[in-house]
Amino acid sequence: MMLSSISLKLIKAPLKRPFKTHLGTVSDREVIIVEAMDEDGLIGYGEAVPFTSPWYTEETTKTCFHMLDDFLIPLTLASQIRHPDELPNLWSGIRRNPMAKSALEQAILDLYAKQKGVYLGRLFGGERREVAAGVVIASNDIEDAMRQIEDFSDSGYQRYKIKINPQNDLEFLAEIRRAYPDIPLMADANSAYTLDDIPHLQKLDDFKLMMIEQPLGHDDIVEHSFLQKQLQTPICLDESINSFHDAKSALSLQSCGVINIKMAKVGGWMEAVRIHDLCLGNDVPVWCGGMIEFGISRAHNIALATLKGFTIPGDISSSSRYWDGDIIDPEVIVENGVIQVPDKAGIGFAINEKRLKELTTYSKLYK
Ligand SMILES: O=C(O)CCC(=O)c1ccccc1C(=O)O
Repeated sequence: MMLSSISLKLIKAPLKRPFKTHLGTVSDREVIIVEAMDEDGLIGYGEAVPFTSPWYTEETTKTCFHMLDDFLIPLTLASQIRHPDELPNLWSGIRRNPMAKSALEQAILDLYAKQKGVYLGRLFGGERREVAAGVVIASNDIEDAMRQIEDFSDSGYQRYKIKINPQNDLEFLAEIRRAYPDIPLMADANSAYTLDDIPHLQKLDDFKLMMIEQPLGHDDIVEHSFLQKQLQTPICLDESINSFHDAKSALSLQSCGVINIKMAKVGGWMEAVRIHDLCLGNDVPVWCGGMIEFGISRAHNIALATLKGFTIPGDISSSSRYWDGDIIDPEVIVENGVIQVPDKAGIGFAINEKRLKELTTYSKLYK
């Protein structure tokens, strides 16, 4: 048997500065750390990254805890799995709840990679030795946003993503382009527009954006197809892509030119890799999305971004972007716009046990 016990730890920390979008503000972050142990004392780590309320996806910290505690962990410990490939089938009777599944799958895959002595990205064919880093500016104040771009440019980030809405978009983008005519810039709307805004959205074509992310409904694929035909700027889908099936529908309808793959939102590594492979086969570039996460989730994202199709810098920033003290050792560092990919087994980063303990508010062990 590859698993002997599993533990859950609730951890909480304030962000260095609030993360603001038109949907709401995140000031504190609470996530669930999943630890999967084997009989030799090896530990694999995963991180469940929903928010405390369902503003971005339907899951919350409490629903994830409930799903792990009452369903996913008991089922997994009872089944004596021999290989992580068995997980999707084992969990097929539990509908949706992708973030809960992703965290447990991450922990088991990290453990498996450690048992094999191989870096997690390599298990899935990832070959990159460094991954390109991008950063997100989420502020409702243009001066503050400009200051952030200035500060982050010291690390050489290769892509800047600015949160927009119909009220601030033209002003924000014009101001940024005045100061930085050539930086790789994209805009994320988090569903702030409707099809009635087509003439307004067409004005954004003037700003030479790499892409506009999720302009329309969070669960829409069809209207984005209609909009894409009216815009020069490629659309990137995020919220709409919750599974391989969604990605297939979006590609068939030509609803986007780019996909943001968020491992947590699609239910874990295996579904993320299926989406990656589909996009690679269709020449649709992908990048790795972020969830304002701690270092364990970040380490999994770095490993995922080593795969061939991740040709656009993702929302993978340094640990210090959000935290005064991350839970991994070393922390994630961005230098000259890149993150060096570790080559140690599993996620490739050790855990900062002292910091993890300081942030833990509750823990539970399952055998
Ligand atoms: O983790 C990061 O650095 C970026 C996070 C981010 O942009 C985001 C954070 C919360 C909810 C949605 C999104 C998004 O990608 O739209």
